[in-house]
Amino acid sequence: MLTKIDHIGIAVKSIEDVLSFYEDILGLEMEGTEIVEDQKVKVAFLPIGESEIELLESTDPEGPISKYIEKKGEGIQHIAFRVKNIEKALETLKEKGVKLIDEQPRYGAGKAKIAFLHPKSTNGILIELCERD
Ligand SMILES: C[C@@H](C(=O)O)C(=O)SCCNC(=O)CCNC(=O)[C@H](O)C(C)(C)COP(=O)(O)OP(=O)(O)OC[C@H]1O[C@@H](n2cnc3c(N)ncnc32)[C@H](O)[C@@H]1OP(=O)(O)O
Ligand SMILES: [Co+2]
Repeated sequence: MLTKIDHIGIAVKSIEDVLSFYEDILGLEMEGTEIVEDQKVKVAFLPIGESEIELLESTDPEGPISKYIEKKGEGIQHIAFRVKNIEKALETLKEKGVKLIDEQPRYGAGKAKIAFLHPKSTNGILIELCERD
């Protein structure tokens, strides 16, 4: 069902402030940024091998990234697995008793179809499913 790690989502207070660490020190390159209104975030993607690092900066104090940083500080906020058919994956996981945050997919960065699984039913990790072309 899962085909690869699509990206790792990292909550940061400011993309601008951390970018030189990822680019100048780690040697990654930012592909671009995008605002995803639905998730109240600004996203920067840095490809690494077949996956990407997703830097997430909040655009709203009530958004999930603001809340996460408030409670836990900056750091890894979610891991995203690529799936071929997200509707089917959600149905299968629901049947197996996994608590879904999103019963139906939403649109994420790069127009991917995304959906989150609740950390309470995944041993404490926020998991995103992601289908893209
Ligand atoms: C742009 C897009 C893309 O890739 O295209 C993205 O990634 S957008 C990425 C940002 N979007 C999202 O995260 C959307 C999905 N997230 C959500 O719906 C929310 O953030 C929840 C995960 C439901 C958490 O909501 P909220 O903070 O209001 O709930 P809460 O504080 O009561 O948390 C419930 C329990 O989950 C834990 N918890 C909260 N956030 C967590 C996280 N990121 N990883 C692991 N555990 C987490 C809390 O510590 C708490 O556990 P205890 O009860 O033990 O204390
Ligand atoms: Co993500």
